[in-house]
Amino acid sequence: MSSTFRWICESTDGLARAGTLHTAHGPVQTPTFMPVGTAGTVKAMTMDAVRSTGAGIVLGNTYHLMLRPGAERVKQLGGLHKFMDWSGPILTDSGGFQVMSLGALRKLDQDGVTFQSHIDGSKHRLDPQRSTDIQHALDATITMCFDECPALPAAPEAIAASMRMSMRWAARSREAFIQREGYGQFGIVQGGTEPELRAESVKALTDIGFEGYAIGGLAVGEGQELMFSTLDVTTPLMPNDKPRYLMGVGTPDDLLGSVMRGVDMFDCVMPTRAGRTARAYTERGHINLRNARFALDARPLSPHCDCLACTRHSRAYLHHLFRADEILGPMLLTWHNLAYYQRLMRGIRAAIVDGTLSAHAEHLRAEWQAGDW
Ligand SMILES: Cc1cccc2c(=O)nc(N)[nH]c12
Ligand SMILES: [Zn+2]
Repeated sequence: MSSTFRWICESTDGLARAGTLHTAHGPVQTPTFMPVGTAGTVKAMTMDAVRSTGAGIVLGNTYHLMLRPGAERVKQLGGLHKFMDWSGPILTDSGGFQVMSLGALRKLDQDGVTFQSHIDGSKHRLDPQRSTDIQHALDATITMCFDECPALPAAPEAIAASMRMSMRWAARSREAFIQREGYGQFGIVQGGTEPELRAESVKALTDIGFEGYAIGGLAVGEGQELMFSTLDVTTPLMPNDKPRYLMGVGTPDDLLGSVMRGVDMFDCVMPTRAGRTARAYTERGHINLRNARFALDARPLSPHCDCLACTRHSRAYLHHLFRADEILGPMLLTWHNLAYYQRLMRGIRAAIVDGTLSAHAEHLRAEWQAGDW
């Protein structure tokens, strides 16, 4: 059986797609949510716990891993899969976004970015070649192009200049990419919320040719309405037979609306970050477990969940753990939130296969609106 990197579409419902992404590290059903494993760990989770949630693919970060422990060291230790005990596919982001978003002391030029580590102030350089080399050293299943994600709001000419620089960097990233059976590289569409710039960026990337295409430059404070309207003019221009990955998104409602606009892959720190800050996601929206109303609430977080927090513990116990600042609190709640996100994606996928996504979407939104049990 060929292990060529490819995405097979199995069902559609409107613009939504259900498919399977085949990679050197196994298949992943889409739509899929990728837990963020920034520095080689999905924070507060063992990889057995991540596997138990049904996650198929996880994310790593070039920026964090190049600074600590260092990409060459990870390579020497057998690559990121072995290092973090995850045999499934790993997608690594290319680092430029993290340099900007971490506000590291940096100097951007037309060829790349020079910055100081937020850890020890040491000087580093990232450009398309270096970023691609690092992702190769990490043995990433999916390598992301080195790009710039401009801060919004910004003048259209600034967005245009940034996008065109990212397209030049995409070409250099592709040249630096070492083709291997079952491995892929994704281009990243930029262009802010400007339809013409998004179209220009899609064309530039498809002219180069990638195994998949990401939509970057969103989830940077533009708001859901502008994000959705940008997707409306972007996904229809993207190749139908390649996976589409919306970077950094999002809430459960963002995921639903984006799948319905033709997106297949997602990553977001929301469920894991929320797990550390006592915010629990459930079928009825979200709740903050530090709230005193949970002190005597003996019910599980969600009656629909098979995670450890829901099958073995009560809301009152989780409330206690967060009030007592116990490490087990973030562990259990991260586990629950990731289990919820995976259950949400499985339910959406099943509805696409059944051709009932519109009704399922109405049901999900009504439940989120209904408020906690
Ligand atoms: C992680 C992430 C979120 C949001 C946007 C982006 C982006 O535009 N480019 C990259 N490389 N990563 C992003
Ligand atoms: Zn749970």
